[in-house]
Amino acid sequence: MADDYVIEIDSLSKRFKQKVAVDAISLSVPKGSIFGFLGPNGAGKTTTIRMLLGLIFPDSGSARVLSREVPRGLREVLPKVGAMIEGPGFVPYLSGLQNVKRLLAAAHVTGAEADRLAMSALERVGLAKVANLSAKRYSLGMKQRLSLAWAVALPRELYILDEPTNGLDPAGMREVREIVVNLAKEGSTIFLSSHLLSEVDQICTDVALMSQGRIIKSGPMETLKEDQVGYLEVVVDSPERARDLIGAWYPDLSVFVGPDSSTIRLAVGQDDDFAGKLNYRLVTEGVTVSGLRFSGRTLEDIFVRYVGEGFDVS
Ligand SMILES: Nc1ncnc2c1ncn2[C@@H]1O[C@H](COP(=O)(O)OP(=O)(O)OP(=O)(O)O)[C@@H](O)[C@H]1O
Repeated sequence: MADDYVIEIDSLSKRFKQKVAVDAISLSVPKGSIFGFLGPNGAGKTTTIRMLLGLIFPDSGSARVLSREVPRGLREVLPKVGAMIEGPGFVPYLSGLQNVKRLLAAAHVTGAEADRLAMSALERVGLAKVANLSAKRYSLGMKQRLSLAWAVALPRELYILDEPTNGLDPAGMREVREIVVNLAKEGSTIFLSSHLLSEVDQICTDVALMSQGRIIKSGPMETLKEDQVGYLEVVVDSPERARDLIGAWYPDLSVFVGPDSSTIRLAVGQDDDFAGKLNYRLVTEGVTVSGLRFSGRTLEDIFVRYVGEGFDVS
């Protein structure tokens, strides 16, 4: 049903001269999800987001945001959407606090209420201590946080965040993840673009993987991961011998040495019982096992499976 989705994109395309940036993509973003819109730099994510927010017009196809056709219905849609997108247009000589209040004034929130909301947004993104410093003195990471404060200053049904972790250090990235999870807990939907798959792997409920203007795969994270064949990585002191032993014990199993010279990989899904038994058998044969872990079910693994290459610039 349409109301179950906050964004519905149908065959949306955009071309810049010879370059097809977005190539007839379709996707649906379920209400209440943390939706990861993922792909390497240049995949077409920002172009898609710009179309959703009415900043550029599609060449063909259609998009609905909060059940309204865009760009036609944007006037009703935009007040319900918190957006963070490149080039937010801060006034550099105003403080962080004044910048957020400026945005709130545009949404007709002024006075004490604006002070309260702006400070709470700055606190949320970790900028409370520099609230009165002019934005031109902010570092790249602080500017990124300020854009996020801007996006989350008012409670919204939907947040569209374009690469919110860009320019942040690992601690900053973790904080952004927490902010996103909390917004979702409060009942909003978050549509989040990123080229850092491992960064969002942990928090997204749904994903679309984009490459060279196309959606390669989309759906609930659980389904995508269930479809993915996993493997068991075993770190040993004598990989060649371990490989031969395992080959003799389990002739039907694919066994590889790698990715480094002391690791062997077995094409098996998560099976703790199997891992325990294998560990015991190897140790009994005098092979030292210093690590055992299941892998192959990360978003990067899924991307590589469908695109057949690493996660490089498109
Ligand atoms: N205004 C424009 N004029 C010409 N080409 C453009 C324009 N905007 C985007 N492109 C091109 O369209 C393609 C998709 O770009 P887009 O910015 O949407 O990718 P992205 O997935 O958001 O990547 P990034 O994370 O690097 O922003 C790229 O090849 C880009 O160079």
